[in-house]
Amino acid sequence: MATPQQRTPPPSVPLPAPDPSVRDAADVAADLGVDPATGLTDAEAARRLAHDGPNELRSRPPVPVWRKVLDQFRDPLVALLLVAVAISLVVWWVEGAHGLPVDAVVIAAIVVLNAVLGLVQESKAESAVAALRSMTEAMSTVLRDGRRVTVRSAELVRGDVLVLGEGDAVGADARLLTATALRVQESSLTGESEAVLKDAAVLPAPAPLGDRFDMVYKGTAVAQGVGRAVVVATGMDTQMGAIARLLDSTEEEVTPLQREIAHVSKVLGLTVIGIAVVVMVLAAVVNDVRTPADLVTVLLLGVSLAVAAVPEGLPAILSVVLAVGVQAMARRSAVVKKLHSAETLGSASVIASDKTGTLTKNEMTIQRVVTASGEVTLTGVGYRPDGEAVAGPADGGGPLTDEALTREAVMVLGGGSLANDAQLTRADGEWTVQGDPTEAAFLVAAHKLAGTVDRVAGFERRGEVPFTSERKLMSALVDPPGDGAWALVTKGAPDVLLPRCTDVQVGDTAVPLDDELRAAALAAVERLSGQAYRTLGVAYRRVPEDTGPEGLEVHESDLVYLGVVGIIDPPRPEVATAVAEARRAGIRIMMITGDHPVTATRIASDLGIVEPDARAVTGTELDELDAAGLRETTRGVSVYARVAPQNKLQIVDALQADGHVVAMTGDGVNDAPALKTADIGVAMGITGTEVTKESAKMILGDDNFATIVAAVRQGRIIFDNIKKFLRYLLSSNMGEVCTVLFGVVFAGVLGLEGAAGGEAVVVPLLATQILWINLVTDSGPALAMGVDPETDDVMARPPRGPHERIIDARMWTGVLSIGLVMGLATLLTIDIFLPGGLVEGGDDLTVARTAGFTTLVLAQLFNVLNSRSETTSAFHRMFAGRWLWAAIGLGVVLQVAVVEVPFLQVAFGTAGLDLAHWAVAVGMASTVLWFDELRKLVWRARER
Ligand SMILES: Nc1ncnc2c1ncn2[C@@H]1O[C@H](COP(=O)(O)OP(=O)(O)OP(=O)(O)O)[C@@H](O)[C@H]1O
Repeated sequence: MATPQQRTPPPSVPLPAPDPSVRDAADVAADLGVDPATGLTDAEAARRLAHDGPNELRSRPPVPVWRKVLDQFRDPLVALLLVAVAISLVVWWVEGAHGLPVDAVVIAAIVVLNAVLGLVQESKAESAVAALRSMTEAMSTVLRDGRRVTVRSAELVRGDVLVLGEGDAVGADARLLTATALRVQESSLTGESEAVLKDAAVLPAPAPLGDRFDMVYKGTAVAQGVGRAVVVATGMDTQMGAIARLLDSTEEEVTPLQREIAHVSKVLGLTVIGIAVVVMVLAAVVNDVRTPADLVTVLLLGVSLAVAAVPEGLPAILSVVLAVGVQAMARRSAVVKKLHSAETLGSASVIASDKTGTLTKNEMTIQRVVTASGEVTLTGVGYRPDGEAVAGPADGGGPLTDEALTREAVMVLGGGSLANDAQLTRADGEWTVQGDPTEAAFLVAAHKLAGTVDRVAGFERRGEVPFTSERKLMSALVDPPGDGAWALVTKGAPDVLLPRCTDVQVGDTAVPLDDELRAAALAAVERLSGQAYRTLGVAYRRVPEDTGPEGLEVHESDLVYLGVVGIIDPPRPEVATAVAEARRAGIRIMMITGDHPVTATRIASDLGIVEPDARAVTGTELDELDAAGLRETTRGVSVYARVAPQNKLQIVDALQADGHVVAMTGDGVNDAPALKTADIGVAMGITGTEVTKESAKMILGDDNFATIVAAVRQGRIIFDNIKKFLRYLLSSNMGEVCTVLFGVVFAGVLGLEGAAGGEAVVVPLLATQILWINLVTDSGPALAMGVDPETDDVMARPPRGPHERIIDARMWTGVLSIGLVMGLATLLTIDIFLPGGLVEGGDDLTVARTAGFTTLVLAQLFNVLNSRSETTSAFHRMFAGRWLWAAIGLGVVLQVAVVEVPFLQVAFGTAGLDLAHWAVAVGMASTVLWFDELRKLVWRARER
């Protein structure tokens, strides 16, 4: 254990008196009213949960609804609008309060409607995030009613008996009842980086947090060993709770994209307010404003312009789109924990994947056993122990008659079944396995070779050295039936095991493992690996009967080598396609595995990750490289074998130093640092430990590599969709600004002034109309674009650079040009229908303005089609997005209503249009589409 002075003293919560760390564990359990052997009953646990509340860290109360409502009005532009409404009401009052203050009422209604929409969007995003959170919730194993059950950690209560194992996250503060070689990683709490050894004995005197060896704390993780502990504190009463209270660390996450959008909105807001002021001054001068009522009209126009031209809805729509996209990923088994990772996924340039279980099925079958006397082949696949042992291909095949070979093979498979923690059971004719698939393979194989199961029957396990990915070995101390000497049986990676062997089993005797025999053993391993077999060696030695279970590692030497098995682990069928798709998308795939280099290369080349003659680099080779060497190696090599978890971290660092955005998978406890460092740490949902799931940014529900590639595609689609609605919203807003600005500046030229039939102030569009446009065209289609199906083939282009801006120069050019075309089309339409305009005779100002207003709305709806791609024609897969068409349809219906329904005519200052007006409006509006098609055509031609 580290010395206490190395750490910064953590904030301590007074433990419930009396302090459980200085009391006997049995007494603590008794005080908490629990029997350590059976745990709480379900009913009692439920009662305590209801009383104490969930085991969660929440330092801030939830935001009440009224605050959320008020927040909707906190937007300065909305406030501006409300002030304008108030002024217009005052003027209306001062001037004698004739009739209804139509403008004020309509604008106020629109503001309220906007706030409601904002609230709905926000709650949609929030519930999506909450749904995700529940999918990635931490779990704990506890005893309830005498049974081991897995519960959500949030449901832990005081008195619960925690069952702790390697890789578990400790769910609550608890006093240890038992501990076997238990080491806990407490750095999150104490800053101590080494895992701390724990013990269930009583602490002699009160000690600082980091030295309380008999306690485990919420937020820490089991690095090794097993234990049980009784929960003494949950939720905010835990040590983590104390820290959470201090830090108030429930800050809401803002993604870089959201930050950029917020920034754009702000800049745009300021610019537009500037423009609005200019427009107001101009309108006042041009129209020679005299009365307060005229002044209000101008004021409302300016303010509405400002409000309409700024895409205030943008941040809200963005979070909805991200949340919805992330939910779509989750439906396909890729659970992203933070919205931000959905963005990052789209720019992943390297996917570094484990082999076993992710690229392969993790369904292990032993097919070959090679010993000193020859080779045995086992038939059958999967976990059904149907199959038989025949002489292997190296022996020419045929029935297994060689006695020495049979005896050796029985010892290999028998040894592998003893150094084993898996279980093979049969119920209702169905065979099921539990535990490590590699170990299960031995149990299945033992049934196929006659005599093996009987040979190991009655052996008792006396101790164990567990398997770790660093050691690549596992041993069991066994006591044979009768008085036979005890033995240590070891199995593991042959290249690690063989150097520990001094003898080799031949028939009934052990003979010295001379150079020739050693070379033959190694050659067998190489040969099997070259055939894509996962290889595992088995060895043993006799040990004295009184050997204790502690410190068994020292006996893992001077072993007698029995032989090696070749295990097939078939590649997942969908992986080769996913690899090809990822490569097409400019993403490099790397395999990082604990397996043998030859096996790894063979499987990697079968899956299309590398060429058959590619080189694999081992963990040992990586350890010898400096930073520059590592970067050089990671540039050229895609298969890493016999790696230890720390090698994964080296690889991530080297790739990131080269500017890569790295997605990396992991399942073991020791993978956590690499997963944390990777841009997208990917944890295995089925085989992964709680700790890896906590450090990961994405959890794979099906442990499948193909799911990562699918998630990358989804990430790219989300990003594309965000670009779509940005392009749409910004160009639409630009269209509004151009219309009003040029309409006021060129009022004389357009004939607007001359047409002022009764109106003192002549503006191209009314304030209420501008707000209507904002409402009709903004949210609906923008939201629909957020869930649009893929328009361009997102996997046909290289990954987006991590620093690439979402609104780049090309987007701005598009936005400005389309806005300009939109404005011109609108003003031209007004001009056509004004008296003295292009059409002989002309209509009155209200009709002309209504036609212009309609043109602008329709132009924006046409622009929906443009915005689906920056380069691809709008006619490509035009009808793919049904939500888009629904939004467009709704927009048209609403526009017809606002033009034709009498009471809306009053509210929005419109007049009914005839067919000619509609035809002109549609024609004019469509120029936006033709213009953009032309632009895309030119772009594509240049590109070619
Ligand atoms: N339960 C086990 N007991 C003994 N040795 C094992 C056991 N499991 C695996 N090994 C040996 O250790 C090696 C490394 O295994 P490890 O689990 O670290 O990686 P892996 O599963 O092959 O690959 P990946 O990192 O892609 O999941 C294996 O090739 C095998 O030889």
